[in-house]
Amino acid sequence: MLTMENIVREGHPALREIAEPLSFPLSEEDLTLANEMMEFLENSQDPEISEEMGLRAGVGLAAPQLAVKKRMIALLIPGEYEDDPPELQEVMVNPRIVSHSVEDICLKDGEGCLSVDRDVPGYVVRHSRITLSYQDVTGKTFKKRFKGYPAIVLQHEIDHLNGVMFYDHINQESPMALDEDVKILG
Ligand SMILES: O=CN(O)CCNC(=O)c1cccc(Cl)c1Cl
Ligand code: NI
Repeated sequence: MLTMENIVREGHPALREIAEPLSFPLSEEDLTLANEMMEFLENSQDPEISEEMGLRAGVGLAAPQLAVKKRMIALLIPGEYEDDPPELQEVMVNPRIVSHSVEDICLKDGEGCLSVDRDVPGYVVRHSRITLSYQDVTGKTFKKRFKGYPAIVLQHEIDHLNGVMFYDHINQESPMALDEDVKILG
């Protein structure tokens, strides 16, 4: 079971390297990794378990955050209301953005990262819509379109596979500066 101790923090080389694609069939080790990453997200979003284990909540996780330089990400984006099913619950292998909107988007309150133990204020500008090609843990290939919050989270996770941190996208001179046609998601 993964805890915060398994998550490497900024300064660890794994966060600034390019992760390697996985080949199929996945090894037992890689299948276990996929399950543990999803379990961590579920635990991190459970009020009792997260309290007990001292977990910071996350809606996504990338293998390099566990010092595993493989192109695997897990997403657990809750539904709008408490009892709704998740908006997105998926482990994606070798995800690749095949196309994206011209339009950009950002979250009103910026982004956070389990590998960053500090608040870094500022707008993180991302594509508002993406078409993603990826494989599931069985190797089946999918091509799906995402927009809004799921698209933002997916780009945050795919950045981790390419050694990019969310604050790399923030305008250092003026973190709250924003081009007029960037959509702000509240
Ligand atoms: O890489 C994944 N993490 O670091 C998990 C913690 N961060 C979040 O859940 C988070 C919070 C706000 C905006 C975005 Cl886009 C994300 Cl991803
Ligand atoms: Ni992160």
